[in-house]
Amino acid sequence: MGNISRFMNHSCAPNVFWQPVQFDHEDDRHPHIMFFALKHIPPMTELTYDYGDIGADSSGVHSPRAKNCLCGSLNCRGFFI
Ligand SMILES: C[S@@+](CC[C@H](N)C(=O)[O-])C[C@H]1O[C@@H](n2cnc3c(N)ncnc32)[C@H](O)[C@@H]1O
Repeated sequence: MGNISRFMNHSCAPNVFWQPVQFDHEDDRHPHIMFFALKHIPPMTELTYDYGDIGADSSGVHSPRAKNCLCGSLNCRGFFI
């Protein structure tokens, strides 16, 4: 089950981003999710994308769905959804 994105980890400094794209049919209710490079990606580099923000409420409490981020980037937010 799933598609190739199930193998892609989150990073707070990702090298790809996703975008809905209408492709090969006219039904805009069902776009394809396509991944695009944010920069040059050398061979054998892990592809990562930003899963989304931490989902904190106004008092800064994180969503119970938030997970600790281990991406290791300099600007790591510490959490992802
Ligand atoms: C879609 S899977 C990604 C592939 C998964 N790591 C694997 O080996 O199959 C998403 C899960 O990977 C883990 N994960 C992905 N990115 C992570 C990150 N930056 N820090 C910690 N765990 C991460 C989390 O457990 C998350 O729920």
